[in-house]
Amino acid sequence: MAATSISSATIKHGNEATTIPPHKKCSNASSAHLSFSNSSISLQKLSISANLNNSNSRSSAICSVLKTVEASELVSKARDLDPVSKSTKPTILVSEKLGEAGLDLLRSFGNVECLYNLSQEELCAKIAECDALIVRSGTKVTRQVFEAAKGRLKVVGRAGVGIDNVDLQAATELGCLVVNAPTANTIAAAEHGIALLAGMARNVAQADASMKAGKWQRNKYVGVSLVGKTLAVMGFGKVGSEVARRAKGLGMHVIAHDPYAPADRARAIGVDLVSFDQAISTADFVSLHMPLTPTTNKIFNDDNFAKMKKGVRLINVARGGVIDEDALVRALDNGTVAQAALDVFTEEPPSKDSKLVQHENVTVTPHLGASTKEAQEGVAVEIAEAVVGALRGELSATAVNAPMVPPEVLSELAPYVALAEKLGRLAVQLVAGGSGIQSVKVVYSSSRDPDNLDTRLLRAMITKGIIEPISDAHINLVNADFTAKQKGLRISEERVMVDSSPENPIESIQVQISNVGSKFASALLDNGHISIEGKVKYGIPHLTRVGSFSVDVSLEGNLILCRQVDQPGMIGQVGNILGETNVNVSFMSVGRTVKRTKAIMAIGVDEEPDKDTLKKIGEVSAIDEFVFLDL
Ligand SMILES: NC(=O)C1=CN([C@@H]2O[C@H](COP(=O)(O)OP(=O)(O)OC[C@H]3O[C@@H](n4cnc5c(N)ncnc54)[C@H](O)[C@@H]3O)[C@@H](O)[C@H]2O)C=CC1
Ligand SMILES: O=C(O)C(=O)COP(=O)(O)O
Repeated sequence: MAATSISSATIKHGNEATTIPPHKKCSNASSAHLSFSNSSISLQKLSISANLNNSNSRSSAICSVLKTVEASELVSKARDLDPVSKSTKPTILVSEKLGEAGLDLLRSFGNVECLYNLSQEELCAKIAECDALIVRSGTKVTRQVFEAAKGRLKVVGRAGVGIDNVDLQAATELGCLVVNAPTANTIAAAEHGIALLAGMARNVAQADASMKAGKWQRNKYVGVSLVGKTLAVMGFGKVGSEVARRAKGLGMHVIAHDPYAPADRARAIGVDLVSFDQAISTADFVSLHMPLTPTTNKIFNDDNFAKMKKGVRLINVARGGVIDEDALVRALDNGTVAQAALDVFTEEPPSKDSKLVQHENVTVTPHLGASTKEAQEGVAVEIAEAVVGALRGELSATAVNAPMVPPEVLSELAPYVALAEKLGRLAVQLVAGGSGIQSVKVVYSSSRDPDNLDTRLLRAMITKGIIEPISDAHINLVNADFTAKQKGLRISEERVMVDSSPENPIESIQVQISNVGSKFASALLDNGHISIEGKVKYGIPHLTRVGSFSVDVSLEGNLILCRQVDQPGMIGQVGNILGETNVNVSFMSVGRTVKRTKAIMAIGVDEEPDKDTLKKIGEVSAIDEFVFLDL
């Protein structure tokens, strides 16, 4: 039999726990049982958690608390982004020009390959060798690209704001994080908008071209003034509000339309928020700053041009797709729109014979909004930091398709993330074969106000724990909800207020699987649901309840659950069987409902027992049922 020793044991009376000092060590599992059953405290009144074979369990537990609160470790677990180990550098493909400062940062972390102007086929061929891809607006990251990555691509970084060139749905489904750099080019885009506004009003581009053609046409290029004119800013976000601020400085009257913008932000700049129709029908100048979405696609169309003031002037530094370009040509031809200044186009670059680009009342620039030296350096650093963070397993503050969890919440939830995943894994293994899981209920007991408890991370980890053992899906924080939905799994959450230390965000987590059979009938509650519950103790996840039986076992290694007659000698018998094949017992806990009736024994084992060993456990006459669980 393998020699095992108890280094510490926790004896629980109700809610109180006493640690047995090391001098009460036992030499093996059976003597562990004897030493407890012979002690003055009756074993039958106790739930025992004995940490076998670990001489420093308490201090290692505390170290582990400190270790687990490191946010990066948490998130790499939570998102399972497989952070690349220090010895293997990740490959980062940069498919469009990026500022040097960002490239330097990327090079200090991974192997950076700059390959520009790749065709879709070339990108698809290359992507399976890459851990990260960094793009600007010129690379279409389609579903085909995500599929071609074959699971290796962990993050797509968009060095800029607009992510309409990235198939977010495909990224989410395939568990690839998308991050952007939302702030560094705001001023550049706003300044370009103002440049186009002023340049268009005074025909700067046309006059320049005419002079270069040897002409001197002072009468032809008489412009219009800006002061006192009404500017409608369509999309009052970062760029829109900076444009508004600048236009106010030019003496313009500024109104804005944005269904989601807070009125107080507009008021603070002296801008009135108005309806779409009011904005376009009263403005002399209309400047577009909304994202391209299914709602905004071609929103400036024949109908809406018809509502505009005759002779309106249009500026677009947002996205070409928000304008129906054929309709704009018609509006320019019939004089509804006097002039347009466009930085962005539905197709980039537009065809050489584009009627819009060639129109004499249109001023164009080749998507230069973000192209200042300052913005490009800023964007490059912003995206490099986000991508490196993601590859390290950290959650990005600029994640586009995953919940953004603030760092302080991350570090607080760190120990509960591992608990959540293990409870999910454990619960699903208790389901009888052939039972389809449809409904899972998670109950968080906490003293916190529900609004003060962000459980998205935990829900994702429970989902991961439930789905991964029974499918080939690879779940992370990005795709957890999507995959659950796709598999018809409904996960509901409930909060129960308890009186506990407000320092602990969560007292316990209970996972219930409804309407399924169980391989281990004792895990079923009276209502027929499989139910297990866990807590974090000393930073380590513990299983504390199976069905209606209390247990107390650390969720490390593997677990054997047995239901047996509540009588002396059971721990020793099972311990001996395991010891015969050198299976090391790490923890044991016995729990029961009524004295001398039935009890549950939870045994943590470092190794997986072979079939014969499991069979022998099953043959112990006092054992009614047992199950081996892989954690
Ligand atoms: N030309 C260029 O080089 C650049 C273009 N952009 C584009 O400018 C646009 C704005 O960028 P940011 O201000 O940084 O983004 P943002 O997200 O800060 O602002 C966008 C605003 O549009 C609003 N919006 C959404 N749907 C709307 C609708 N149907 N009608 C009116 N408003 C709506 C949102 O509520 C938000 O306030 C984006 O399309 C971005 O891609 C940004 C930077 C450079
Ligand atoms: O940030 C944006 O949305 C932009 O449109 C800038 O595009 P770019 O990075 O210059 O291709």
